[in-house]
Amino acid sequence: NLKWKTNQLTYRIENYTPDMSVAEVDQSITRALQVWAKVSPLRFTRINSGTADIMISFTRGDHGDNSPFDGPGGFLAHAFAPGPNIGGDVHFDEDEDFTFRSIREYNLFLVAAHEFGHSLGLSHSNDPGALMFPIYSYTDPRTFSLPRDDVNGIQYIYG
Ligand SMILES: CC(C)C[C@H](C(=O)NO)C(=O)N[C@@H](CC(N)=O)C(=O)NCc1cccc(N)c1
Ligand SMILES: [Zn+2]
Repeated sequence: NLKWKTNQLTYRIENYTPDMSVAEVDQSITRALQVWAKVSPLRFTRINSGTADIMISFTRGDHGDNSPFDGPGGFLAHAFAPGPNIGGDVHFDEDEDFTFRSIREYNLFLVAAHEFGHSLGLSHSNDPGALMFPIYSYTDPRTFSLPRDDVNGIQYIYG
């Protein structure tokens, strides 16, 4: 189980999707990180230049990491387990439509929260109610609370 050796992590939003406003992307990302910070000793600080632990970008198709995206549908995003360089980074598939306050697919907050689970060292869960279940399912972000399976997962790694 790969984990971060420090609880103080930095993140950087490298570019933005045209699907939403800058403020909506910023808020979705910040809130998705808070989901995990709330139940762990992990703390996240945003930087706007240089290399962060968690580099966040929107890309499509082949984007140079041997895991090319696949156009609309299918893969929505992927993230790399804790570690140097690409470790922890999150890539969102720009060929998807990301949303903010809508039940339309795919809510960026939910996808980001799932991806950050991977960035922190979690793999997929077979609990269909878990955020780390492999398949996206919509829950209202305003009332979202991290399912028990995911809380157990992150606390198992970071105590
Ligand atoms: C093999 C992986 C690269 C698949 C990829 C994934 O799990 N990324 O973390 C992915 O995009 N899976 C889709 C599967 C799908 N198209 O339904 C997904 O929804 N993952 C993101 C997600 C978002 C929010 C909640 C959950 N449970 C899953
Ligand atoms: Zn996943």
